[in-house]
Amino acid sequence: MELETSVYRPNIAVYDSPEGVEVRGRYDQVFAKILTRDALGFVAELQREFRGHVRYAMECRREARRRYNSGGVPGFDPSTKFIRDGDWICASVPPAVADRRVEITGPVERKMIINALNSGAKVFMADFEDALSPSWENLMRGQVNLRDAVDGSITFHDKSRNRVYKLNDQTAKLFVRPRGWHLPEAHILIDGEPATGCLVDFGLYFFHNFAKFRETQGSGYGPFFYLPKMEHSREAKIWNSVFERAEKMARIERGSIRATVLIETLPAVFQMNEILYELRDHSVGLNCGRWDYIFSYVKTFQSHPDRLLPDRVLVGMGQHFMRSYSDLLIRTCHKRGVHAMGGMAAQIPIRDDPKANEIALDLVRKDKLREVRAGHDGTWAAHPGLIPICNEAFTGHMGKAPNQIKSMKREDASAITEEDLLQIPRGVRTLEGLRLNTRVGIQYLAAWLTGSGSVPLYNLMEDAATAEISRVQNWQWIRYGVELDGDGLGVRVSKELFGRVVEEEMERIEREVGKDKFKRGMYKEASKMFTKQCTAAELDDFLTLAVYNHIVAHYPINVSRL
Ligand SMILES: CC(=O)SCCNC(=O)CCNC(=O)[C@H](O)C(C)(C)COP(=O)(O)OP(=O)(O)OC[C@H]1O[C@@H](n2cnc3c(N)ncnc32)[C@H](O)[C@@H]1OP(=O)(O)O
Ligand SMILES: O=CC(=O)O
Ligand SMILES: [Mg+2]
Repeated sequence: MELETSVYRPNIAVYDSPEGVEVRGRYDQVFAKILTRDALGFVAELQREFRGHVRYAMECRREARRRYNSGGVPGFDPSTKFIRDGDWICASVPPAVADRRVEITGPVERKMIINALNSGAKVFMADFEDALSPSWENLMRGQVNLRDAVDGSITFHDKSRNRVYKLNDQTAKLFVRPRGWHLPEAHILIDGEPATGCLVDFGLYFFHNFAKFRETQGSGYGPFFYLPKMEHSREAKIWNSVFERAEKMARIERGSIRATVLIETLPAVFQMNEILYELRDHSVGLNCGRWDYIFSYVKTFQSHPDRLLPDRVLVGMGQHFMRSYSDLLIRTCHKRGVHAMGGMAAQIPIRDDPKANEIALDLVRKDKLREVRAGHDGTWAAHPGLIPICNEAFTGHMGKAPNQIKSMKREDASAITEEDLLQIPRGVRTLEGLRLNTRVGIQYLAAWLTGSGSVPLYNLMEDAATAEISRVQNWQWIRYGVELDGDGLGVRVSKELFGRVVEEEMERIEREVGKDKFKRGMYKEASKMFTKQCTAAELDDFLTLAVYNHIVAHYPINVSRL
């Protein structure tokens, strides 16, 4: 089935919403098949049951931040030692997803979904999060696309190339990543307040797809999810309760829904056992969300000038704190009987430069070999062109075994300490580092404001997580007047220096993208927003939350600013 959305005509129709639910997003008869009265009713039930818990969890995050900003550091919680020391294991891995050696990720865009499902990867993680700009159009089309993907009818006609896309007989298993707990959905009001974004993503997807998914993809299990950006096991506990509520509504067995949690915040690395414990009936492992993890390191230590990061390009998995995190994650998952998934190498294929392409692919190969040798059960690929390399590394090492859960216990990693996990990364800071952060941050934001949540920039994949690193690192360097010690000139970062860098990088961006695209795009707006965030007195928690109001479009009242 081709996706057709109708042209907007104000006041012709409204969504059939239950009591207390108001849909402010554009009406579309295709979207209306997703936003049915019953589906909205389910989302409203979730919102009403869990909003208090979510509010409390977000307040706890703020409280923790106040602690870190007053000199505290995250660590293992003595009150949950019994969980870390206990002998429990998670429910067994569903056979349908025992082998996850290569997982491709991408936004919930129609052609990408078909390409990803056909890519030869074992799993496709369809992303409402880092890789998606959460405009109403993107979110609702994403829901329509996923419904068509699950029922097998999805097609796409690329008219410019006269190419029709449809699903192969064999496809990857689908995991869906809803947004993080912190993001609202301003187009759906429940009892007068914006809904919680992830409950909308989860609720609508689950409501429309659970039955078909279990029949065709999950062999009786599912649907499957990835859960992002959690900071504490109390947030995992909410997800567990949401899953139980959904299973009850669907009248399916408890433990049917399965999720992999991304460990991508610094506080969460000290909570890995606790997170698995809360989700033990619904878990299929943890994943190293390395980009958000780096972002979180800077954010957590925003008021610790003794813990500054070097240039972004120097913060790789070879740094002691990153390696310790990956090793402890493998140890924790395998002790509890679930997958320890690796992360994303940022390199993507470079079509017009074979030599540069070979270097990029070699970096990916090394990263994947490191992961499989360490004991990871699978990894992420950002692009179909990387799947053969990921496969080669994992199959070369694991052979036919579906995973390494039993064979790579990594008991040695039990010795990893708080100091290992917090060790300050080594490396220098340079003006080029500041420039690159600025150039990438502005271009990413310009793309996000115009609807693209993941983009290729300078031959790397950039998404919300990588852009966050650029933003918070600039903020911290400006805030502490950091010396750019890699340049040998003794230059210190200041607002004035940053202002000049922004001007020069904007000129460079204009040269690179061309005058026309520069004029049509939102580069100037993005530059203003990025500059404001990098120079703010207080660090905003999330880039995408701070600028969210710019992509909110309320109908029929036109474009709204929250
Ligand atoms: C930190 C994290 O959270 S990582 C997870 C979130 N991030 C992501 O998921 C990023 C996913 N990757 C992407 O979005 C893309 O690969 C980008 C934006 C980086 C590059 O995209 P493009 O510039 O379109 O790549 P390119 O032109 O080389 O694409 C070639 C083909 O591969 C397809 N393709 C590229 N990436 C993907 C993908 N991730 N999934 C499916 N298909 C893909 C394109 O659709 C295109 O298909 P076509 O030949 O049928 O037209
Ligand atoms: O979501 C993944 C990450 O690296 O961030
Ligand atoms: Mg992430």
